[in-house]
Amino acid sequence: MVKLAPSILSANFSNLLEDIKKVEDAGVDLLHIDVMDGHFVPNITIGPLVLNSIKGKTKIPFDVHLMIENPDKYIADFVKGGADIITVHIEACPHIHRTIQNIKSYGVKAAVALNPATPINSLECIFEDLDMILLMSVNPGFGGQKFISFVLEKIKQLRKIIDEKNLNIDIQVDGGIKIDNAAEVVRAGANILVAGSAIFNTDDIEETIRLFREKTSSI
Ligand SMILES: O=C(CO)[C@@H](O)[C@H](O)COP(=O)(O)O
Repeated sequence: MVKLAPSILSANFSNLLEDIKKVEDAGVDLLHIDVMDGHFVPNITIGPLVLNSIKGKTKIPFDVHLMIENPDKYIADFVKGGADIITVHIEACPHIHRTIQNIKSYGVKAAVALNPATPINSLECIFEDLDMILLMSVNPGFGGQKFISFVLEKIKQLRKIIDEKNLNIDIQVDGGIKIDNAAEVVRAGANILVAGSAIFNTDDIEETIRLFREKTSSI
């Protein structure tokens, strides 16, 4: 079963809980929370304060994507804010093995994200430690960008490795995912789709989520 993770980056921040309620009522699996620091990526977005303000007000698990430098410094704060999954970028972590162990020490799921141009083999030594791998299909920093098509090959490559090694690792894909390309991304091997603008910038969020399910359920 493919999981859907709406990215609140494209939600209405003047009424965030209302948008969260809409995706919760539509039955999504994860709430994708994009944390950006203005250093690792050019944009500045959400911090632990925002997580604290929505914690306990939704039952959707928090999938926290840290696009920040020095993530180790803030992991405890995001755990306190209710994170269920914490993803760090391999490009931002000189000691990625230590960072993963740090995340796991709090009893939350650990994931690593790769930018589009970062090869899969950079994960070779840490596969066994991961609950999820996030393949970025845009260069991180902003919602509403176009899907980078060469990432499809990376998804296939990663799916093959995971299946051959018989590992229990989710493949999440994030950036430019729309109703029209969702099936192709799932066929390539992804089992968690992140979508921001495709979900929140529509008039009927429930119908959009139903269409995502329809396109991906029979694959
Ligand atoms: O992490 C990011 C961007 O850096 C994503 O989560 C975007 O927020 C996805 O937005 P869309 O491409 O779906 O609009």
